[in-house]
Formats: sequence, C-alpha cells, structure tokens
Amino acid sequence: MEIFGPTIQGEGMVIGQKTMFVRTAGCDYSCAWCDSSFTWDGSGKDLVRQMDADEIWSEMRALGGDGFSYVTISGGNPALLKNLSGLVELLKENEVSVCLETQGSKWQDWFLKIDVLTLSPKPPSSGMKTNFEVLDQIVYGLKENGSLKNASLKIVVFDEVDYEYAKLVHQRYPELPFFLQVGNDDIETEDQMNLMSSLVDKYEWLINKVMCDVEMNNVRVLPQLHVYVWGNKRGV
Ligand SMILES: C[S@@+](CC[C@H](N)C(=O)[O-])C[C@H]1O[C@@H](n2cnc3c(N)ncnc32)[C@H](O)[C@@H]1O
Ligand SMILES: Nc1nc2[nH]cc(C(=O)O)c2c(=O)[nH]1
Ligand code: SF4
Ligand SMILES: [Mg+2]
Repeated sequence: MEIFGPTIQGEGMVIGQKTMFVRTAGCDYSCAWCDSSFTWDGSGKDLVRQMDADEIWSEMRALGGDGFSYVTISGGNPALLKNLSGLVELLKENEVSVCLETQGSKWQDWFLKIDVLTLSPKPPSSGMKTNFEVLDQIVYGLKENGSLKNASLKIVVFDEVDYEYAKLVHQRYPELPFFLQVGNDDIETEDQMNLMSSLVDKYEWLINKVMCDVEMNNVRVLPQLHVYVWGNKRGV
C-alpha cells in the first residue's frame, strides 16, 4: 500500500536507522488504536497495488537511489503474505538488510531470512487477545533455526493493565531483547506541539514505572521517534 523513504526507523531495536519502508495491505487484527488502520479498514483501498518483487525493488530504487541499505517491511500484517519470500530474497541478493514488523500471530518460513525481526504482541487496550501458543511456536521456530539473535519484542503500553501484560510477555520470553513503546492515543490530531508534549508526559510515566520495578531491569523504554519529528503524518 505504501513504499516510502529513505527515512529513519522510528521504533524498537534499530531506532534511528536509515531505511526504506514497504507497507503491505491487510491485517488479521483490528487494534483499537492502530495508527495504520487504513491498511485494513477499507479507507485506503485505492492505495492497494498488486506488485511483484521486481516492481517493488524498482520503485524503491527510483525513490531512494543508492541511498539506503535497510528496508523495513510493515503493514498491516506482512506475515499474512507467504509470497513476500521473493521480495526478501531479492533484497538479500542486493545486500540490503531486511527488517520486519509483525504482531506475532502468524509464522512464515521467510522469517528465518529477516535481519531485524520485531514481534509486537498486543496488550489488552488494543482489544486483541494474544494466542500464546502461536507466539511460543514462532519463538521456538526462530530459536531452533538460530534466528533468535535477530528478534526482539516490542510492547506498546497505554495504561497499567498493558504494563502488567508487558511484564508477563517479558517473563515468558526472557531470552529476547525487550522494548516498551509509548502508546499514541491521539492518532488523528494535526496539532503536533500538543501531541509531542502529551507523548513526552506519557514517556516519562512509562520510564518511571520501569525505574521502580526490579522485574524490569533489562528492558528499553522508547517513544515513536518519527512521531516526535513528523507527528501523525503518513509515509514518513
Ligand atoms: C502499524 S503496526 C504494523 C505491524 C504489525 N501489524 C504490528 O502491529 O506489529 C507497526 C507498529 O506500530 C505500533 N503501533 C500501532 N499503533 C500505535 C499507536 N497508536 N501507538 C504506538 N504504537 C503503535 C504497533 O504496535 C506495531 O509495533
Ligand atoms: N519512520 C517510521 N518508523 C516506523 N517504525 C515502524 C513503523 C510502522 O508503521 O511499522 C514506522 C513508520 O511508519 N515510520
Ligand atoms: S496488528 Fe498492527 S496493523 Fe494490525 S491492527 Fe494492530 S497495530 Fe494495526
Ligand atoms: Mg507506524
């Protein structure tokens, strides 16, 4: 649905990394606060294009020239697409590092070729329910194939209940690097200054939770950096 960049990866494990983005259509979830709901709620249906790997690659080269060495695949849930395997292979052939954003509700064999794999299971405020059997299998599948080193967990936190959920996930998968991300509860506003200041307050709240929690000593607390710079703007 979108190809954009180069920009910075605004979230998680490789925050700040210069990268191109590819955003796929469709999601098996419908999170209450999804900042990319146009990928699944019908409002962006005119943006959907059927593209093969070569076309996607040409468009990225046209946009970014030689000015990138990372591509981040997000969505929607890219893990719905078995055939993304071809794109991942083409990117690897061109010596591009590939990052993936997914909620961990579906496995694909091509996960094993991803360089930076972000699993982002959803807390209660999303209205979604995590299938921990599936998530266990994904983590096990990565581990069995020596790919756990490429993966991390990133949980968005809006409130106390989400924070408790995040702790459970961290305790269940202690071997995975663990990121807490501030939830943006005002995904429509164009008032960037107000948004910024409220997100900084939420960031401070989340930092304070972690600082006084002895069970959360080995976690990283991050904002969505791109929102600090560009607000709710799409395609950045
Ligand atoms: C739009 S999702 C697409 C990838 C995949 N469906 C997933 O959720 O991981 C990309 C990332 O944005 C996060 N996200 C979505 N809406 C958000 C919001 N309102 N505030 C903070 N993070 C949000 C998701 O949790 C996820 O980590
Ligand atoms: N700059 C930037 N960083 C991001 N990290 C994850 C994103 C996403 O929507 O998956 C995203 C995004 O949309 N833009
Ligand atoms: S899983 Fe990701 S894309 Fe799907 S609704 Fe939730 S945040 Fe949005
Ligand atoms: Mg986003």
